[in-house]
Amino acid sequence: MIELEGVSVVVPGSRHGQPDRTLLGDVSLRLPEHRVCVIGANGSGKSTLLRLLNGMRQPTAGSVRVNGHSTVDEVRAVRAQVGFIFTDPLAQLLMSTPIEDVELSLRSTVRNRRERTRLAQRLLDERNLGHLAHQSIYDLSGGERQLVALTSVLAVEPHVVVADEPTTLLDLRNRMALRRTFAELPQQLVYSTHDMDVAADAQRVVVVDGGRVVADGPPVESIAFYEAAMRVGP
Ligand SMILES: Nc1ncnc2c1ncn2[C@@H]1O[C@H](COP(=O)(O)OP(=O)(O)OP(=O)(O)O)[C@@H](O)[C@H]1O
Repeated sequence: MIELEGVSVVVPGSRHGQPDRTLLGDVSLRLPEHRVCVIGANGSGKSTLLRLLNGMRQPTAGSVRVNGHSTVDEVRAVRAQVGFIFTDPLAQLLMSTPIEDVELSLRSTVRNRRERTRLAQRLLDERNLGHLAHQSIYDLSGGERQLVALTSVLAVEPHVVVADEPTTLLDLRNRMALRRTFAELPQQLVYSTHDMDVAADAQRVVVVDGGRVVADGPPVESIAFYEAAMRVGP
């Protein structure tokens, strides 16, 4: 269960007279659902909201709890529970090849090195990435990198998966594959997207605008609200 209570995120203004900037204002959410999606226009605060969930961003006011753990006081416990998938996989791939990256993820759970390599290869094979295991991360396509990042995050079986616009770089086939993977995940999943088909896969869709929650409910209703708000002109 994820709980945000009276959460604001304010960035201080510059010394040159720029005022403080409120990225999120007074957000309260209890999220027990298995699949929660956050939608909103560019710059509305989706990434800021998601980054609160693993303590990457700290609230200026209010509290964020993940399965009872505070992201302020127990950030290590929270990070151990929450796997975060970035829009840009290069932000999270730490090693030079896919197999090394997945092995790195497995380091704390699989002590034996050979066993670790075998498991890493199997996990990559399961996502049809096995043939790329030893290729340089920089020689992979954006979509392939995204799937490697996903494999590394899921390898440690986090309790909660948070994904920030995970389908942006994926072609149709890989987007379908990711949606299937997400549908089958046993963990709670919180994700953002600009793709309304992907948003509709959730049980609950939260709409943010200007750092505030402006709609929150079943996908059909939230998406209709958002599409109406986005409609420009007569
Ligand atoms: N450290 C910061 N200092 C000042 N402004 C910031 C900072 N981080 C984010 N912002 C601003 O906060 C707003 C919300 O950013 P955020 O990344 O949460 O938006 P988003 O909804 O994820 O957008 P997108 O759909 O474009 O990815 C943006 O206008 C962004 O420029």
